[in-house]
Amino acid sequence: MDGLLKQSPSSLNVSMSVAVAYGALALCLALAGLCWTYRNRGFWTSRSANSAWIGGPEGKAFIGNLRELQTNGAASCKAWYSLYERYGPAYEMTIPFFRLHVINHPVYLEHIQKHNSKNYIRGAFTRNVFGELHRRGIFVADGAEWHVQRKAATRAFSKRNFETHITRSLHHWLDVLMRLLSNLAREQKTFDLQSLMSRFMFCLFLGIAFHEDELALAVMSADPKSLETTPEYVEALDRALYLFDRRRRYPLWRLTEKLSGEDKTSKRAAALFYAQIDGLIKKRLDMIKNGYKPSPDDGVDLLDLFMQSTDDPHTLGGMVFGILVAGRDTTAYSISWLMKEIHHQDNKHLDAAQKIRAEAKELGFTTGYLGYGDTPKMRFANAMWHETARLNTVSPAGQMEAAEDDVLPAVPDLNMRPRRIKKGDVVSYQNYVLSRMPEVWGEDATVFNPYRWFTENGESLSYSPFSKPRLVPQRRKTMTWKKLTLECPEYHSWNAGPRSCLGRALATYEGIATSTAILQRFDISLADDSRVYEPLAAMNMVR
Ligand code: HEM
Repeated sequence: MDGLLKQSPSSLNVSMSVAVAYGALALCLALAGLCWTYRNRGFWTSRSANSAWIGGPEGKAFIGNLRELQTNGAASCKAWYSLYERYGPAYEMTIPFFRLHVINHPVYLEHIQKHNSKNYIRGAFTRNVFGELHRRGIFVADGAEWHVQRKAATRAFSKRNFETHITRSLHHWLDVLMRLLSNLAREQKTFDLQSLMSRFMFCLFLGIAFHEDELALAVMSADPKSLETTPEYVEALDRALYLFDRRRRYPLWRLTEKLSGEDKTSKRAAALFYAQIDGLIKKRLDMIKNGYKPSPDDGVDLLDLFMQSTDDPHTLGGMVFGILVAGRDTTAYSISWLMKEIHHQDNKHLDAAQKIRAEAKELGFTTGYLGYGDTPKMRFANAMWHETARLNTVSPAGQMEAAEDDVLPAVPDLNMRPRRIKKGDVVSYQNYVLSRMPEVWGEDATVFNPYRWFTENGESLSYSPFSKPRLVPQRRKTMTWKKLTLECPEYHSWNAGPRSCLGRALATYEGIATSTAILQRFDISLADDSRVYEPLAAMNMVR
């Protein structure tokens, strides 16, 4: 018998309502699970593998410790320091999308920057935030891409290049700077040293990277009026640097920038700046087509050297940009900090200006400017420079992403067991905190003291960024291993390991030659020599 099985409409309704009820229940359970999972940590972050014993500020549901990390400017540095005071040098936090391991201790830094440095990379976070601005430049590159650029940039800072093109460019711009300062002095004008140094370093960059002096004269010339305007593309650079850097503190920046329209502002700013850089690169490529060859006598510039690795204009733009960003504000602000330390009333007892002048005179540098090989002979000036870089570090914090799971070594002095790091977690170190830690620099860590760069016998000291006992200064040689680990100074202002600062020698030369040239020719007085200056996070400024 054939038959048709039919479901009555009422039974269909019942089964649909049951399905809806189950669906709703499943949704509620999923939501409850989500709320439970992220009750005290940032959304989409890993569960702590060390929670049973490691400290850190209590996280809020879904946002974790975002509030602690959203402080801006000088407040950021102070917030990090106050977290260190509460939780010590090592703790954990989360913000949406990643877990942050704060690792302010030489033992940890040695591990991630020496013993297992291959595992700690810039990673997706840095590339997402900065990629549009840096293209594939050194600061966002990893692996082979990074290696090629590191090699190319290392060639640029060879001794030969220092002694020829770099020295010539520096001396040329020092000449312009000295004439400008004379004009300002004649008019008895107060000026913003930090912004002047930024202009000076930008001009110097154009010389070192492109042999480009014409364009630079619109940024700074001997005429004080040149300080009253800024080319649009340089303003665009500053705007872009600010907007892109701000993204680091806002995990939902893609959404918020889209809603506010700021994504277009940052794109426009980056495009405006790159139009200028790309133009200079195109000009060189055209010159090459017409037979141009770099000449060691005229000086091989950065672009010549980078072109040995690639002739792709987009890649070249990113490579050059990386060096500009690395070298302009860092050095400009360090020179400004140095001048502030020399002239501030807190440091009057050091009589630093007179000592640097006397040192230069004693070494016979009475006219002209210091050459590259002369800088190390200025021992007191070097001590002032290093102490400035230590305490007023222009890179107050850094971070790397773990490419694979890893275990950080135990630190018995801190009572820390081995710490597990999961793939994708971020390790963060804060130079601002490290340079103020009594465990690292002694009880007077926060005091500006250039004499910590000399032994008791007056020999110059250099500190290792890592905790190797053989690098511990003479005066600490009676300490036991345990104490050495704790008290070995950690000079981390230039980073360490494979990604340490490539421009350290250049910045030191520029800093000491420029400050000595100014001090030899002028008396500087601060507009307010008792004002307290605070370092800012991100690109660090004296304000
Ligand atoms: C006082 C001045 C300077 C200081 C304190 C400084 C400090 C640093 C620090 C801390 C880093 C590591 C950044 C990070 O990993 O997040 C770094 C990287 C770097 N610095 Fe400097 N820097 C200075 C000047 C310069 C100059 C003048 C140049 C070149 C013109 C330069 C070129 C670089 C480059 C290329 C890197 C990236 C290295 C890499 O990732 O392999 N720096 N610098």
